[in-house]
Amino acid sequence: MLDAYDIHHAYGSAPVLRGVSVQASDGEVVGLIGPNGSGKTTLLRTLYGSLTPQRGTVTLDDVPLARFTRPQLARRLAVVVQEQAGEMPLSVADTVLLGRTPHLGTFQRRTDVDTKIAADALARVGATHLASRDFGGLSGGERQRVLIARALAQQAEYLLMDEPTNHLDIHFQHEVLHLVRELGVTTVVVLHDLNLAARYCDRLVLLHEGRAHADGTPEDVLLPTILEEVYRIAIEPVTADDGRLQLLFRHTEAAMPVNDDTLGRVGSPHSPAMKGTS
Ligand SMILES: Nc1ncnc2c1ncn2[C@@H]1O[C@H](COP(=O)(O)OP(=O)(O)OP(=O)(O)O)[C@@H](O)[C@H]1O
Repeated sequence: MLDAYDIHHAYGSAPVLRGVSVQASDGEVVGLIGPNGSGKTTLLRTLYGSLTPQRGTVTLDDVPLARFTRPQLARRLAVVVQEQAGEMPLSVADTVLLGRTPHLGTFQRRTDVDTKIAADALARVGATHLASRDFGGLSGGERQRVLIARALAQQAEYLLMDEPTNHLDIHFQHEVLHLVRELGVTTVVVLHDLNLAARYCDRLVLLHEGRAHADGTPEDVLLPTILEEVYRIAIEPVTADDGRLQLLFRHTEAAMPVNDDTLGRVGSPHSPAMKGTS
């Protein structure tokens, strides 16, 4: 279990997290949702140890993160985050093979098994055809799939992802999240698309004003009474043909002023009609 308890963090004097707790039980897919600037990335960074919170504890199977060395942590926990998408002077195949590094001893070389695991990971994100390309020359969506393949090659028990569907077309948005579910790995994923969150997450934690404003199943959290206050947009839940929860959005400028940033992420701000996002 990955357990963050009573996390507080501020950048300078601006508090971002004010006592947030989140748990991911074994095999669970937990979605972190919330408006722009609500602290999702900050919280995720505390979960994989890239940021030490000013107050609160994060434990992995009851052991504080600080007790793990970097390689130990990398064997347990794979991370897909936006800042990794920089230029790398490596082929795609070699980029994915980097996922095997935590499993190698100091002077140990990669084996055919590592190469096969990396090739399988690339195949699972539908990117085998990119293997010999330079990572730096890929499109945003291609890069994202390769970074996800690298995380899969890591074969970690925990997967932490910051907006993994960013840059992906609608097919791969579903493909990647479906794959995450199939893996059965304990996952915490930051998502902006509430319909993807509804479909693929077991549980959602909604961040707002530094706190976990709601925490529960998608049906418990994705309620108009909760979301309309947080996102300031009219929301209508409907039942899709397959029986799943789907949200429709309507922007009403006069009643619910929103800033441009938020609009771009939640729905279509300029359409008077209700619109689903996926
Ligand atoms: N390194 C930093 N230095 C100063 N302020 C920061 C830093 N990182 C984040 N912030 C601020 O902290 C707040 C929360 O940022 P964070 O990236 O965690 O939010 P988020 O919910 O992931 O946002 P988004 O949905 O826009 O990606 C924002 O106001 C942001 O400007």
